[in-house]
Amino acid sequence: MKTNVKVLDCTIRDGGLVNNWDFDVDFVRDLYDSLNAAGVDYMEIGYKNSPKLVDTEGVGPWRFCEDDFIREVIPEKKNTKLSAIVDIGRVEVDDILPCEESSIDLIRVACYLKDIDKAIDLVEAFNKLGYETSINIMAVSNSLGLGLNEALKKVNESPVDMAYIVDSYGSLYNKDIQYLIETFKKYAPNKKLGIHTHNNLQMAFSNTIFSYEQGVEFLDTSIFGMGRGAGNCPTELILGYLNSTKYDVRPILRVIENRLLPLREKLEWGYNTAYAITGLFNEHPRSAIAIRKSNAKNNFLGFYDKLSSVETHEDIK
Ligand SMILES: C[C@H](O)CC(=O)C(=O)O
Repeated sequence: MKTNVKVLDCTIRDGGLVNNWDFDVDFVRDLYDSLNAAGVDYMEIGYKNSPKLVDTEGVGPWRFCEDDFIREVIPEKKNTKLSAIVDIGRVEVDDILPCEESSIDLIRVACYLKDIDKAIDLVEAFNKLGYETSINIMAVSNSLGLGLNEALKKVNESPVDMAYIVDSYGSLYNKDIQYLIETFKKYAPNKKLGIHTHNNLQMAFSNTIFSYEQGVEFLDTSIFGMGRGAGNCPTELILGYLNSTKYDVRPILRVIENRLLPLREKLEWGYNTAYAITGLFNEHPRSAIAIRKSNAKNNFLGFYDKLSSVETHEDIK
């Protein structure tokens, strides 16, 4: 195994997009203890958005990750570090405590390419507060070309620690990942790279291990693949692939049995033809998620035809 690799489990954060972050405290504690026992490097415990800037109705506490609350949930941090993500325009920098007063070690800034300057401003603020930082360029499959190169040059000049390739739509193949890694390495050579994949085309695991083999150091995963739509690269598969004494898959298998399987009986995530269709069209999975919640949940051909027709496409986006 390459010694610099880090596994970052984002079950609570990306899985929260499936259940509105409605995980109980025991569930999250058990996940933390299991990830720690498995040797996983980071657990992403949620979003650190401001309740003043997002709708709080029916949304669990992992959407906000308030410091006092996180300290109550995990009073004793072990080896596994904690991360939280923020969205542009949904975080109040003045509410973020200095890192030494918080349980969070890493703040990741999620942004679309157009907001790269705002992301860098946030990173500068969090860096001054003592956090590790990353910039996660979402929907990168829609952002190839000169704009990406220019953005990466700015990222390279910024104090950010990691630059992440984020396949939000799950529409990338190994050859696309190869191109992106080369581009990120060319224009942001000073930064560590990370990869976050979705499984719409059944490529999440393949693209993650491909990235690892190409020198990407931060690998995002989630237990049992729990994440929005088709879900993410399963933590258990990556630990198996890395096959190192540093990691132990057994605690993850236990938590799948005890925690994830009961949840999967109530909620849907993971590969499904509807998500494959948005992946094929390189689109956000929201229309597929809506279809899966409707009476037409298995009308895949109708959904495909709608997405491929100019007349009907816009109304379901
Ligand atoms: C920045 C995050 O990785 C957001 C996310 O999960 C996405 O797929 O986009």
